[in-house]
Amino acid sequence: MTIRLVLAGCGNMGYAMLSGWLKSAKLEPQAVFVVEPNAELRQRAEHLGCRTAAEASAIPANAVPDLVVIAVKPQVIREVTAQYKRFGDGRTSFLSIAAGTPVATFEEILGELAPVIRCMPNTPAAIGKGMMVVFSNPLVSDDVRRFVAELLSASGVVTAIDDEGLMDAVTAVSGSGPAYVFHFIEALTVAAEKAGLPAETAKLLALQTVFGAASLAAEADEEPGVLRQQVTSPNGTTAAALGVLMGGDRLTKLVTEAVEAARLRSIELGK
Ligand SMILES: NC(=O)C1=CN([C@@H]2O[C@H](COP(=O)(O)OP(=O)(O)OC[C@H]3O[C@@H](n4cnc5c(N)ncnc54)[C@H](OP(=O)(O)O)[C@@H]3O)[C@@H](O)[C@H]2O)C=CC1
Ligand SMILES: O=C(O)[C@@H]1CCC=N1
Repeated sequence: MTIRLVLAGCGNMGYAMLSGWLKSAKLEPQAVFVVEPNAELRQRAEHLGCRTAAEASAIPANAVPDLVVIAVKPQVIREVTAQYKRFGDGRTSFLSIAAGTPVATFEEILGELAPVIRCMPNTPAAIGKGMMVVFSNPLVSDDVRRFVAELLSASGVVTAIDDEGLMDAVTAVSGSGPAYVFHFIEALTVAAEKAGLPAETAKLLALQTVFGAASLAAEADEEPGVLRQQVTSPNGTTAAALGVLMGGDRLTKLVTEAVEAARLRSIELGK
């Protein structure tokens, strides 16, 4: 079968996206060629039905994929992208999910004909609940834009931006964001245990509370601030807790500081 998509790097994020695409049947597994040096990670892709290899040189010489997805660490992006230069004649489009790395880096390595899309996904993509933000260079055709949007929509919500400069902020908010939420679940679990709940109950309550609140915020017509007020009885228990979290804008300031640290790191990774 023709190779439609090459995935370079099948680690945490590459695998999360690949599994979403195959689950949604947007792609046939046999049409995907995965390049991944780690044998265990290669095996995961093989179990999904994909063809795999440890090196890009193993991709059949006559292959002209529609899309090469670059899903390796920003630190090796130049070296890895250079291995796909032979697909830079304009027939194949490139999709990078690397934090920080600008489209110009790919244009410089692949040449002036390469259509390049930069995408910032997040790990909930593995269960179709991801947030994917895309930016494309002018060489990406409408057909490829549609194909990529359709593919990515299998992983969750897709939105496009036309100012690449915002990608570092996007990375800091939705790319890294799941980790902030996972950490909040961890913190609420610790607090629940400190308050006397057994470990299993503490974990259940923390997880279901975050899940329920996020689902309600997504489905309700009210803004999150209104939903918060609906929980907060005058002089009640929630008001006591929010006094700690919101006093002096404590949590907002902390989260803003964290997002700024991630944004600055994204800029650094792109250099
Ligand atoms: N994790 C996340 O939540 C998100 C990650 N990203 C971006 O996704 C990219 C990948 O991140 P992540 O999945 O977390 O990283 P991982 O390290 O989990 O995955 C990258 C994989 O690429 C492999 N690799 C190294 N060299 C090559 C090569 N020459 N060809 C093919 N594969 C290679 C690595 O193998 P080995 O380890 O043996 O080197 C590794 O298995 C990064 O650029 C990151 O910025 C974007 C959004 C969210
Ligand atoms: O931590 C990182 O650098 C990557 C990018 C966004 C999420 N994970």
